[in-house]
Amino acid sequence: MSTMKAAVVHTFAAPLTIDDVEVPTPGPLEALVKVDYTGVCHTDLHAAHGDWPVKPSPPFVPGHEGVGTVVAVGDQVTRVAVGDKVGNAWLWSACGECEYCETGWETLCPHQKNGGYSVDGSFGQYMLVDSRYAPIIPEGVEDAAVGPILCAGVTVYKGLKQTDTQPGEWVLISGIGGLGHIAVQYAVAMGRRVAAVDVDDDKLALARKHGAEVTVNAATSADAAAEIQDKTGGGVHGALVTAVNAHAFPQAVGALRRGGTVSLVGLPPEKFPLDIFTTVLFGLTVRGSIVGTRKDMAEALDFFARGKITPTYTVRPLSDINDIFSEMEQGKIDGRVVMDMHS
Ligand SMILES: NC(=O)c1ccc[n+]([C@@H]2O[C@H](COP(=O)([O-])OP(=O)(O)OC[C@H]3O[C@@H](n4cnc5c(N)ncnc54)[C@H](O)[C@@H]3O)[C@@H](O)[C@H]2O)c1
Ligand SMILES: CCCCCCO
Ligand SMILES: [Zn+2]
Ligand SMILES: [Zn+2]
Repeated sequence: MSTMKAAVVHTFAAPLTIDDVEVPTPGPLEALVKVDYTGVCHTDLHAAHGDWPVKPSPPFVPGHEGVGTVVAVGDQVTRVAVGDKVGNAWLWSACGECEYCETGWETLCPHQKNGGYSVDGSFGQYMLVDSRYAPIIPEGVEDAAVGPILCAGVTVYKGLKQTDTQPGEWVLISGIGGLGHIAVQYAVAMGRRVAAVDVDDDKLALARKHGAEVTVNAATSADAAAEIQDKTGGGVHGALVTAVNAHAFPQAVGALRRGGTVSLVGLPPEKFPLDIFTTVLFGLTVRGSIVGTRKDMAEALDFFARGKITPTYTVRPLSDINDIFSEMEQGKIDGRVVMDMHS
């Protein structure tokens, strides 16, 4: 039996331990991947804390922004081969047969498996992927930089498409963290004008660096929604909320222009009030958006491979995971942390 190092959640909200665990064996349609790098998503922190109603089952290995090389495949695998560079993703697999899978909405499949949540993820030196769903990494890209595209990138790319906005229109990006700083770049690359809101001036500086024309600090503004309305000549046509605080959600709705759409992506485990009268009177749309399909992933990776998206990231060792989670919880991480799995 060969073993590998992995960061394992044994108990919710307790430190992860770096364990020696067995290298898994791929099933008929699976591939075994030697992991080089993995992004750390705030979802991994939610998972490790057991924040959401549907919880993972400890012990488990988080991580769904992993990138590595296929080292073994099951006997029915056709889509990937030994030596290929692939990733894992939140959408680890789906059934392929339900009404959602059959209509281009595999992200809504009730039978889906989720990387680093219902199946072990990329916080280990090896991981299994379903060969039919694993993102195929484009040739020639930086291995450490592409991980954040596998969740943050595809999620905000899809979330922006779900705002129903057009080139030249205003979109608000709420929360300029791992997802949000990449969302600013996709929005600019998609021809939108960007307003950004966060509670941290360093994050807002990052938004401006990546092309935001308007930035508002929700912690110091007297009324962030009104300020955004004023600075965008009547409100934003669309909003993408990636913030991890429930106060950001009604604030984004309040920043919308009449007829606007807010795409909800951030997942603080709370509820938020929705004003019925103004939602109806102004014809607003409030829409949830979850990661992206394999097609969305290919499109998001193409933007990255063509140099339109430059994640801001810091490379750190797997052994730093508990410090990384603590810093993430305090909002102290600029961009994305990517863990080097060779150490
Ligand atoms: N829907 C999906 O498919 C999907 C995919 C990936 C991540 N997520 C969720 O998105 C959220 C963000 O993930 P991340 O990795 O970018 O997290 P992150 O910790 O990197 O960034 C969160 C950002 O929110 C900001 N913030 C906190 N309070 C705020 C407020 N009141 N107003 C505006 N900004 C505020 C923080 O300053 C930080 O910049 C998490 O809840 C994660 O689970 C959802
Ligand atoms: C419901 C949880 C969605 C998490 C997406 C990957 O970060
Ligand atoms: Zn994620
Ligand atoms: Zn399905």
